[in-house]
Amino acid sequence: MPAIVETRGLTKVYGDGTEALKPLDLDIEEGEILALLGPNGAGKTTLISMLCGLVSPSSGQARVGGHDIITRYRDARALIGLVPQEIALEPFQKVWDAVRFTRGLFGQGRDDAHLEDVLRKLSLWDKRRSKVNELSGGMKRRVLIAKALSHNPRVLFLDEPTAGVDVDLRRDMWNMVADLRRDGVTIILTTHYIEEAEAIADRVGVINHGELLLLEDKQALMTRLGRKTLRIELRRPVEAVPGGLSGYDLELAEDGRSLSYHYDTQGEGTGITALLQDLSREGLALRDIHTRQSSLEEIFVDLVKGEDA
Ligand SMILES: Nc1ncnc2c1ncn2[C@@H]1O[C@H](COP(=O)(O)OP(=O)(O)OP(=O)(O)O)[C@@H](O)[C@H]1O
Repeated sequence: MPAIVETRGLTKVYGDGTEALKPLDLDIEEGEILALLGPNGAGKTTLISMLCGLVSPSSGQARVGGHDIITRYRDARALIGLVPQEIALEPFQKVWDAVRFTRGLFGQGRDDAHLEDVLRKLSLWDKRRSKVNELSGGMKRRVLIAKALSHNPRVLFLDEPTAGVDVDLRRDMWNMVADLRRDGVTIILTTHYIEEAEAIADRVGVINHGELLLLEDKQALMTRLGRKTLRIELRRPVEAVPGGLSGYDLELAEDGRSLSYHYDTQGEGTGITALLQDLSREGLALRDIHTRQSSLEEIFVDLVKGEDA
């Protein structure tokens, strides 16, 4: 099946010369949840804005549901829901009218039952007759989500959906994402919260300086997360890893006072028992041992730092 979102050599250079997106080839499969991680200014919003038709690409192509985002703009856009980072709403419009109007904009017929369902799921039903400017910031954000879902999109973009939102909204949002996924909706979210990507994404992409540095199945990343490091502090420094320990993946610290052993927690055996026995056989006395687990956050920071170096 062709990808629901496809980009080929898609780029964006803003008028002031900022290269916000370098040539990007990306396939997003129907029904998947893709989390895009990246520091501020990495180019995430630019990518989403191009796919939603809000920013024009400098070169390359993109299709949503097989429709070119430029030549078949309306068809592409009709499949998309966007929850933007910035709150942009008509202040004097009532919640119900705002949501119904958005549905109409996409040329969809009236479906009050669907809108009621969306508003109820977002705990907005009781506020349907309130004007937008009477709502709290969190409620306004809920209205943005309701608007994005008003026309039953097949692809939903969430641009930092949980930045600065309270626990209730975050919970409602993830329940909603779970429901949408059951209905086969494709979800692309940008986030700074790496745990969030860890919790809900099928795939994780990392963007920095307008470049996609990594795009990987979350399960594969979790396997990488399974890597742990055992740090062994020695009573007396050594100059080199003793020959009898050459069969282990050991790293000696520069000062010779500690050894680091990397192992896979998801593998058959960790090899730790044998290592400790062999250390003692080699006459190395231990001062202390610690273990630490690499996290998605570290993988992310390493990638981004490596790029900046
Ligand atoms: N309209 C614009 N004109 C010029 N430069 C822009 C414009 N919009 C964004 N940029 C620049 O393009 C780069 C990418 O910005 P973008 O907003 O896409 O990043 P982002 O990853 O979404 O960041 P954040 O997490 O802060 O939202 C940045 O250097 C930004 O300053």
